[in-house]
Amino acid sequence: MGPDPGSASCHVAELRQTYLLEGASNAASVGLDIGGTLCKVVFFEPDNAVNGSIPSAQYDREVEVDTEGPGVSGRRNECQDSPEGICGVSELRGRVNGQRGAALRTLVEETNLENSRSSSSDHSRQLEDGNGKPGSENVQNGAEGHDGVAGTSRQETSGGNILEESKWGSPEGSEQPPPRKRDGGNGDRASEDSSEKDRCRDGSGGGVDDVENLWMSSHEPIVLPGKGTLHFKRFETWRVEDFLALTRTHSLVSRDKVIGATGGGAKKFAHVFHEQAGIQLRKEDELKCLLKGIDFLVRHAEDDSFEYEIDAYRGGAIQRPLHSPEHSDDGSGDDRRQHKAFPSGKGSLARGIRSSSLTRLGAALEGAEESAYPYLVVNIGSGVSILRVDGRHVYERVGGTSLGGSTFLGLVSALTGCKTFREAIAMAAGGDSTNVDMLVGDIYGGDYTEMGLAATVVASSFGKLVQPGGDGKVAASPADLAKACLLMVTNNVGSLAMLHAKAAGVKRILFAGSFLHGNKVAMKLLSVAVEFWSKGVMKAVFLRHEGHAGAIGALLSGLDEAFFL
Ligand SMILES: Nc1ncnc2c1ncn2[C@@H]1O[C@H](COP(=O)(O)OP(=O)(O)OP(=O)(O)O)[C@@H](O)[C@H]1O
Ligand SMILES: CC(C)(CO)[C@@H](O)C(=O)NCCC(=O)O
Repeated sequence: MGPDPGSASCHVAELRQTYLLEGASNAASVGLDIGGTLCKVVFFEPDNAVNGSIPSAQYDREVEVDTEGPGVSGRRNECQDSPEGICGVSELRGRVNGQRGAALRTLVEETNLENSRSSSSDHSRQLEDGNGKPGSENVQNGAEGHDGVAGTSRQETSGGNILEESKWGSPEGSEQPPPRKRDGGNGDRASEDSSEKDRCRDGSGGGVDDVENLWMSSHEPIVLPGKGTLHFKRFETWRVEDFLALTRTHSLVSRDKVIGATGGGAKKFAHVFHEQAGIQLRKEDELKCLLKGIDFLVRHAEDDSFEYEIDAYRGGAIQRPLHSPEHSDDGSGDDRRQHKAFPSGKGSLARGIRSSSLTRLGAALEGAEESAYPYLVVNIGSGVSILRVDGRHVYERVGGTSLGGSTFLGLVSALTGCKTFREAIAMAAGGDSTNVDMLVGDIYGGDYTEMGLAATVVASSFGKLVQPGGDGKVAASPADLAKACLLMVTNNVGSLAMLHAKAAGVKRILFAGSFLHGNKVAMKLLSVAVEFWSKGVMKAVFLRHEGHAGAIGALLSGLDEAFFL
């Protein structure tokens, strides 16, 4: 039974139900990215004017549901679904010019805001109860607008293994993502996380009770003017049958519908979708979809990609590598000059974060000398895939590592007993990894000057847990352990990213994947590491919809791309 009509609780329940089904009940198209840990869902809700008239991609009508995606490792993929073949820069410019007129804007719908406001405070309480960590709220509210390490101004290091960012320079709460067209960017992040706590019940009985806790997040919708809205959801992959129950209960997907799906789960669960919900999955390769989604976000959602303005935070704490000039002059002078345009020192992150150079290059492709390509994509999901991207449809998986997001979450869970990713991130933000990690200073008693390794460089992750000759007692709290896990995984990814970036000769590294969700510590570490090791030549770029690019790509794969131009 639902709440009494007219009561305040009824109003809230209606809002929550709207939120639960937001974008789904009117969805004309669905894209799924069924990963090892999380299933990302994108619903496309067309505007009334175009409802029912979304053109499908040709192969959507000739779907082969058992089509294998192209292999990933070590293969070069050249415009497999592109009539143009390998995309030259001039071809790219022509297409981009045509697309810029359809620049998208984003907004937060009232229901999202409503839920985020009420539920984020719920979760704040939960975290405080659970951890007693002041500052948890800062972190759990996500990457945008909250540091989570405010007040801890430990040193950065000169090595690739950044110990901790220091003096990011902004007053608490002043850090903001790139300028947004509408208020509510932070509400979006809050709502993502808050929905883990703020579960939705519709009280109408049936299958919804089984799936009331399904959605974990709702990223900010992306509005395509005159076309419709993309809505974003996530759930844990192990709950795929609950998702199917939801689709059945609310007829979200008609039984004969074929929907675009990617990620390993598109293969693994294909029969489950078919048997339990009559849904056929049109399987698409996960890396192809990832790049398709990134390409879409970078080109169309102007403020979805962003980078940190490192100069604003350097504060002299980072030591340059040996023999490196203070400012490199290798032809990347433009980037450096742009840095100078930003305030240094204690500037707010509103000024410290800016829209990404990829987006700016996309916007400036007409007549621009410089192409956005090549760039590197480092997708930090359960594991990590690293791709060199040379064009819209030209890419190669150049590497990867099994030390990824699930390594972090698994280790922190095992070491501290924490239950959720958000809790793990919040713990880590409040920890002191120097109680766990062995530093160069622990070994040398100071800097290893000859090799340019500062005393604060992590010499050995978790190295202090072994203290030969000691009493075996290590003064490491759960938060310290969580922080050491976060640094270990992030620094390792950063180190690999830099090696591949140098080998590939790229200037930009785009980091994606849900590991970065609300994970400001990791994003800052990666930004500093990229800046430091490249002597300022390379930039780390991030996405607001950090984990949803693959699902966007899966959705777009079933539609005529011209519809979105
Ligand atoms: N609410 C959450 N629950 C669990 N993990 C989360 C959550 N939010 C962020 N994460 C992080 O995101 C990671 C999963 O990222 P992502 O969804 O991009 O990968 P995936 O698609 O599941 O994995 P893969 O691509 O390797 O198959 C987790 O390992 C964890 O570190
Ligand atoms: C297996 C995938 C591609 C699944 O998304 C991903 O988890 C990954 O890239 N893992 C790392 C595998 C490696 O060691 O290269």
